[in-house]
Amino acid sequence: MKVTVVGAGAVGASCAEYIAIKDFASEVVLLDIKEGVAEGKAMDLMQTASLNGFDTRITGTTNDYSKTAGSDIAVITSGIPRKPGMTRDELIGINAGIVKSVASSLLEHSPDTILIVVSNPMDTMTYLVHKTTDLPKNRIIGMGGALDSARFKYRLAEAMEAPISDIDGMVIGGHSDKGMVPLTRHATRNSVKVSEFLTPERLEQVAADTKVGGATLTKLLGTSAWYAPGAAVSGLVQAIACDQNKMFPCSALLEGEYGLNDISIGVPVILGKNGIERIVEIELDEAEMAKMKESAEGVSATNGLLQV
Ligand SMILES: NC(=O)c1ccc[n+]([C@@H]2O[C@H](COP(=O)([O-])OP(=O)(O)OC[C@H]3O[C@@H](n4cnc5c(N)ncnc54)[C@H](O)[C@@H]3O)[C@@H](O)[C@H]2O)c1
Ligand SMILES: O=C(O)C[C@H](O)C(=O)O
Repeated sequence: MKVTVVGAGAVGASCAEYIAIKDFASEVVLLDIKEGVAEGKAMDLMQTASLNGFDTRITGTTNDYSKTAGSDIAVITSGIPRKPGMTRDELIGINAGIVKSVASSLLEHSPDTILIVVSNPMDTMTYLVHKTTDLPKNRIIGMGGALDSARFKYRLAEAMEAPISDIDGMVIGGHSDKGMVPLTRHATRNSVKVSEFLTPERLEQVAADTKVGGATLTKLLGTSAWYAPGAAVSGLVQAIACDQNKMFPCSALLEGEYGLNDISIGVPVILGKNGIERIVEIELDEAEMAKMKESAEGVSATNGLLQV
């Protein structure tokens, strides 16, 4: 199993590290345009192999796509991150050009690969890859909901003073401060609805904190987060590489599901060896459906800024 990660920055390197530590891939190739950076990070990570007990071979390359040939899965993290006070949408001008050319170079050398898009604004970057490649829709996956759901579970556990392993919950919708739809009504602590433990006001606060999870970290760090994003990507890569049939909310191209068309947005999907094995349509109540519709309108407006 060969995995390429384009962009050896904060998220790319973290993602490569988690993939290696989980030890399910034979090879991870890191690629970056900055001379020597991918090679350096790959070497540094390889020097953790005997310490962390993995056999995955990590190599780095400066923009040489021939080294990525035959990748089963390729992750796109190349592009600029936001700074405090910015929205993810503001990154579109620079990142659209990068994502489009990276996807095309990857496919030239790995025509059968499954692409995972991470660069922001992620739903729109995922849509861009759908529009500019001829890959079937199951092979283009946007990562956002897995991260947002991890943050939702963190906030729920914090509010309940419970261990995170007790919590289950999911965030769908667009990966943006306003567009996320935390499914509070469906969240549970060991199968018991979280509303049994928390007041409606506290649950609203949890949802609000979840939605600005990325912005909160960006303010603290001066740039956006990387540990949880890297871990979330590694979860998707593992589900595909190991044909796990695991369910994650991912940005997927919709054709009528949830009443939406011609948009890539976060919905629950089953991930296996073919990428998106299927989209899961869960029953949403009127309020949840209205939030999803509003979220989709936001993503569509950003998609409208693309020149494709
Ligand atoms: N979808 C998500 O949940 C999520 C989570 C975190 C970050 N992000 C996004 O991921 C992207 C990367 O974030 P980061 O913190 O790793 O940024 P970073 O600046 O640390 O790393 C980005 C890397 O991309 C490289 N790069 C730029 N253009 C390239 C090209 N054409 N080819 C190859 N490499 C190129 C840069 O040299 C840099 O090393 C940002 O757009 C950020 O907003 C998304
Ligand atoms: O917040 C960001 O800009 C990066 C990423 O989308 C995140 O949610 O951490």
